[in-house]
Amino acid sequence: MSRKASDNVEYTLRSLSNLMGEKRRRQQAEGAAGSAAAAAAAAGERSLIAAESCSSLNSAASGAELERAARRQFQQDETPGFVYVVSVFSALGGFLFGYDTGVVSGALLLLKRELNLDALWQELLVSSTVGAAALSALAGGVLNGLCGRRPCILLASGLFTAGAGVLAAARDKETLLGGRVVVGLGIGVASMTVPVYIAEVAPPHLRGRLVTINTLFITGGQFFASVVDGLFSYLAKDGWRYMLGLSAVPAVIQFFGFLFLPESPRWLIQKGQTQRARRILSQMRGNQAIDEEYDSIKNNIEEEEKEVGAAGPVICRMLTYPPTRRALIVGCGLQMFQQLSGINTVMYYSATILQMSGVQDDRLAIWLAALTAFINFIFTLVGVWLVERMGRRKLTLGSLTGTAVALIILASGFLLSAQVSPRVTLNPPDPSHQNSTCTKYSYCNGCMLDPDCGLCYKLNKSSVVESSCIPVDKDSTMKAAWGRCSNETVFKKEDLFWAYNFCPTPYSWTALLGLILYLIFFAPGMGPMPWTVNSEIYPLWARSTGNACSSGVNWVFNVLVSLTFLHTAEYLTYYGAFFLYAGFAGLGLVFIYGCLPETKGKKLEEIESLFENRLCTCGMSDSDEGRYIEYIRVKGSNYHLSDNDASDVE
Ligand SMILES: O[C@H]1[C@H](O)[C@@H](O)[C@H](O)[C@@H](O)[C@H]1O
Repeated sequence: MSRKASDNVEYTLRSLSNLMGEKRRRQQAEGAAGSAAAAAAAAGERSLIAAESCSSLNSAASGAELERAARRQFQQDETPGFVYVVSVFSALGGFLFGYDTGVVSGALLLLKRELNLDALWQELLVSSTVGAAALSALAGGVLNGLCGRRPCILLASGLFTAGAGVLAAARDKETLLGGRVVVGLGIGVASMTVPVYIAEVAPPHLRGRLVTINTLFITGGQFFASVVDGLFSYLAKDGWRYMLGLSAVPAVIQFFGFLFLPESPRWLIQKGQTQRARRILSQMRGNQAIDEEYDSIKNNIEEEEKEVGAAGPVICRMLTYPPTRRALIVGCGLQMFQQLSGINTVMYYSATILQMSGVQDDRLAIWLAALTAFINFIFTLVGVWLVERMGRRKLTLGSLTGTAVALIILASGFLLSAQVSPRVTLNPPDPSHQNSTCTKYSYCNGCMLDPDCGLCYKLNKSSVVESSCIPVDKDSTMKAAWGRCSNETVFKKEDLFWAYNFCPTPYSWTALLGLILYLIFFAPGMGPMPWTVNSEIYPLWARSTGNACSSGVNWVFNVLVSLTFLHTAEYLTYYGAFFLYAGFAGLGLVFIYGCLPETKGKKLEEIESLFENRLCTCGMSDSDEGRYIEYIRVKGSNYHLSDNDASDVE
């Protein structure tokens, strides 16, 4: 069992005096019942505490007001701009994670023509990055523990810069593959280090918000990538070099910025570099006294070492010590359910979903995909705003519920469009005599599910006429390989339409509605919370390893879901695949409801105690939500403001 948090969190708060001052003013103004307490308050610090203990005699409303006032004062005092600067520089790692995973789809459109890439190579260029990220996230745990957070962030920005250089200068597909692997290695290290670093330097009341900014930067990077893709798609020759090379700019900025930024004070204390740690901590806390926080971290490390020991690999110690084992299950579970809810498939297929709803122009589809990324970004900002208001638990539960409903609507859109799938009425002979499978489908639904075919049709008012199932062009899914729909400019003039991956039906808007709702619900909660929660639920000795494992799980499920989507859609159809994701989201809800405790406002050193109960009851841990707790040192012992018993105060 770990020590009760109150034993080591000792705060002599200046804001306490402010709180008492405000209380006194109130009491004078009211000139009423609290006069005994007011007199005591005038008598010095000891009586201040006694007066505070009387606060429970006053109305709950006035108590809450006082707490809020003290909290405001405390927070103003506590947050110097330096913490924001450090967080933003670290979050550039998130930006690069988003940019490099997002930009590749646009780059591939140009690359496959210029370098003649077949489907396997395209697949390799996408998955090699994600696969490398999974491996380096796991390795990043060891590096973080041994070398510290700062060298890992420097390493990640170095890898991002090198990868961008290699990609921009590549002459063949093998070099491109090498560059994508290097970038992936950077993404993995950054994805596990940055949230940990921010959580360790942030003050408790801002931790959730600052770590969530990292995910805001991820989605910002994805949005920026989609705009860059849109802009450079007009540059048929070498446009991809700019797309892939541009990420060097934020990477270099981060690298040089971090040469001047400090190591995490918590890591330094753990390594015994206490003088440096104190200096950095006071830099981070501005005009606040840091003694209590410093002592608290140090005591906690010593205590943990006594309890868990320091021998053997960290992962074994984590698995054999129940609180960290539970935290690990919760952290990995959150990351797994984030990916199983299908975010990356939904984003990737957003262009198709938009085309389903009637967007025929391919350039417009690219820009509308940028709009999708923008919605994801803006609603992550909502998450930054909500995380310290609602708390992590409520935000995640609300977000996942909405995500599940949106997935059901999205799936129903595909289901309806499959059920009223138009008939194939024309079967023109194949001029290339290649005997394609496309001729065997008599309904659009079968044709749509075959990745090699698409539907070429005309519209008579709103009904589909003269429809044929034709092989898709190997270079562009926007046109057919031959026949009426093979030349985009011509077929658009003739009022012909080409549907790849979808069937034109009057219900297509349902899928669009599902897509928008999905992003609105997913982005503020399920997008950022798995990263935020993981950065805070492990004790210091287990933090790098815990984050390495959970980030690894995120990347492994990212690859699994993306790689299996097309096969899942082939076996279960599109609506089946989205219903499946809705099912996973439902399971995720049960898991999170039972297991995820509230960590809002707690000091990192207190959070371990939330995992002391059985796993499925951790979600019900006493979260002290809505209560403001501070500890003050009174003649060497601790005093809890919310306790009414003042008898141990001398
Ligand atoms: O939290 C992020 C974010 O939601 C991104 O949009 C998504 O692409 C990532 O996979 C996820 O980890």
